[in-house]
Amino acid sequence: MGTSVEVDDLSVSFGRTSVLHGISLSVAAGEFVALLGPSGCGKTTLLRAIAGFVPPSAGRIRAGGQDITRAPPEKRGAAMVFQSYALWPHMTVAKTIGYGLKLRGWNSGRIDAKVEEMLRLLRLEGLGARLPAQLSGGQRQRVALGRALAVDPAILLLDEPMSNLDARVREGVRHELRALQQSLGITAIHVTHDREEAMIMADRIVILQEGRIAQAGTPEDLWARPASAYVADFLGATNRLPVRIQGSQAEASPGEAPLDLAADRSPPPGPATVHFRPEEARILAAGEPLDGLVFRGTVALSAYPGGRWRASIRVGRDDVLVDVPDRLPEGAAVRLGIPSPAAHVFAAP
Ligand SMILES: Nc1ncnc2c1ncn2[C@@H]1O[C@H](COP(=O)(O)OP(=O)(O)OP(=O)(O)O)[C@@H](O)[C@H]1O
Repeated sequence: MGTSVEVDDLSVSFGRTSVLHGISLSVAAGEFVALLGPSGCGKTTLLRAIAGFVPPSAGRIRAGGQDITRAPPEKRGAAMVFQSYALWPHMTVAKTIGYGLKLRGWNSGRIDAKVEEMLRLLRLEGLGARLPAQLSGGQRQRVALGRALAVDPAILLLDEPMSNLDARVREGVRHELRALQQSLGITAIHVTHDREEAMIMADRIVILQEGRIAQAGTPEDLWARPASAYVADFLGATNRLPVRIQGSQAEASPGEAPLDLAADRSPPPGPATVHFRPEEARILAAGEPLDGLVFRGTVALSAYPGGRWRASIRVGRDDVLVDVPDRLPEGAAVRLGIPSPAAHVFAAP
C-alpha cells in the first residue's frame, strides 16, 4: 500500500544557483501525481529531493506523516525508475529484479518466488534468463519497473521512464503502468514534459515554472481553468490574440459583441490576450451570434493533418490555427468564434 507524501516549503540550491523556491505539495496515499513542465523547470530536482538524492536547503519532506527530510534514500520507502532504466548490461532479468531483495538479505527461495510474481505481473514470463540487450525497449522498461516494485515500495518515483519508447509502445505502457499503480494502491509521482501523458495517467497534475508551482489540480480543472498564460500555453491553448478589457468585458474585433467575463476571470482594464485551442474555436456564419469572442480575419492557409482540416487564420498581425470540418478557400474573409468556456483571457505580458 502507498503512503502520503508531504513537501513543505522546500527549496533546493546547487552552489549559488537556486533551483526550487519554496515548493509545497501534498500527495495522498495511493494518488498518482504528475510533475509537468518544460525542460529545466525543476521537475527532476523535486523528484530527486523526495527520493533523497538531493539535499534540500530549506523545508521538510514527510512520508506517511514521518519526517524523512534527512533520511537516506533506502530508508524512505520509495523506489525510483529512471529515464535510462539504468539496467546492468551483464545482469539477467531475474537477477536484476531480485537485486534489491538480495541487498535486503532475502534467501534465494523467497527471491525466486517474488521474481516469478514480478515477471507475471509485468508480463515478462519466460524472459528471466535474458540480458537487457536481448529485450525490446518496452520489455526493458518493464524490467526497470519490476526492479523498483519488487521491494514493495510505498512510493514509486518515475523520472520520465517512457521517454525512450516509441510513440505506439508508450501509449500501451501508460495504461499498463496506471492500471498496475492502481491495483497495487501505491503512491506515484511521475516526472514528464509530455502533457498528454500527464493528462492520461495522473489523478492530479502539478505544473512547475522556474522552480515554483504554477498551478496544481485535476487534469480536467487545469484544462478548463488554466490560471495563467503559461499554464494555458502548456496545456495546448497556444493560439493567442489581443483583446481590450473595458470594465469586466473583453472586446475582440470592432462591431462584434463584447464578452462578459466572470469577476474572477477578468484581468484589469487595458490590453489583454485571449488564449485558445485550435479544436475549440469555430468559423461562424455571417451574422451568427456567439456567447464568446468573435474576431474577423482571412484564411491564410489550409492543411489536412487527417480527420479535420486545420486552417491558419490571419487576424490583424497575428496568425492562429483553427480546426474546421471542411477546407476553407485561401483569402476568404471569415468570422472566427471562441466560445466563452474556451476563451482564457489574461493580462498582456
Ligand atoms: N547537480 C546539479 N548541479 C547544478 N545544477 C543543476 C544540477 N541538477 C540540475 N541543475 C539545474 O537545475 C535546473 C533544474 O533541473 P531539473 O533537471 O530539475 O529540470 P527538469 O525540469 O527535470 O528538466 P528536464 O526535463 O530537462 O530533465 C536546471 O537549470 C539544471 O541545469
